[in-house]
Amino acid sequence: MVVLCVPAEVTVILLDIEGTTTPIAFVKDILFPYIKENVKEYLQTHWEEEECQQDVNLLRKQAEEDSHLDGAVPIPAASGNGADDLQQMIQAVVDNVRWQMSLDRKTTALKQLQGHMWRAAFAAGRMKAEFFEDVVPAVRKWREAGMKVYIYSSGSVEAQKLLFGHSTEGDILELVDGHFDTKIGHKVESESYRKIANSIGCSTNNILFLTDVTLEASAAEEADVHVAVVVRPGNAGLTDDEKTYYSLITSFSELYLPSST
Ligand SMILES: CSCCC(=O)C(=O)COP(=O)(O)O
Ligand SMILES: [Mg+2]
Repeated sequence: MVVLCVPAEVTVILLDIEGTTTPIAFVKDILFPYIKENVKEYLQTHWEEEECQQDVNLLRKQAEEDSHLDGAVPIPAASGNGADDLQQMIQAVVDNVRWQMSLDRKTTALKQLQGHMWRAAFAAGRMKAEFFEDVVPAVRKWREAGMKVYIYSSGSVEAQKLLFGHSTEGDILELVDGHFDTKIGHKVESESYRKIANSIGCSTNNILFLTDVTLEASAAEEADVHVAVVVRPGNAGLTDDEKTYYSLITSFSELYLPSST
């Protein structure tokens, strides 16, 4: 088995979710279709609620920022004029969400609404989050060895907690010391990793970030974070240069902590 030795200065392991802890297929075939199929009904049911209105306002702001993009779907300002206007507004939000999802966009606005929509599905037991089988044993071992384990995903913190709280392995939320999402910054920006280190109270070189996306690995590395690229079934392929440049692992069990036995 290939072994990747974790540098002695690393005290924090920062994990991506999709393509790293969790199969991309679970996200693409279960989580995302649930949103596409249920977004209209969800908006109609929850429209009057404050949380839903906050989600719509955030989506509207994002739509304004996106107005220069090809195919962007605007969301009109609320006029408060009648049922037809309301249905038009809901349809605009639905079209905007579907347009963003067709591009797999990682905007905070989209991710916030998705997290709120998944809440009911997880709570009702309609969905259980999938984790690769090596994830839970490895995380337990790292924690026993004194490592802190944090999550950094484009999925909202609320969505992350739903996944860890309702997994096929049971409630594994207690295995995580903390969560970060795009509110701290985007995963392809190195400043995000500096802010994460600052928030945890460590130096960037105390962190090892595991991700499937080389653009994220590159941004983290620029901030002096240690990185390893995770190769999982169903992940996007890597170029030969990427395969040569990055440390690669196919399972968390390939990480060797000098402090553990
Ligand atoms: C954790 S929520 C579900 C996945 C999701 O919406 C997402 O965008 C995952 O992105 P990641 O940064 O974990 O690759
Ligand atoms: Mg990922």
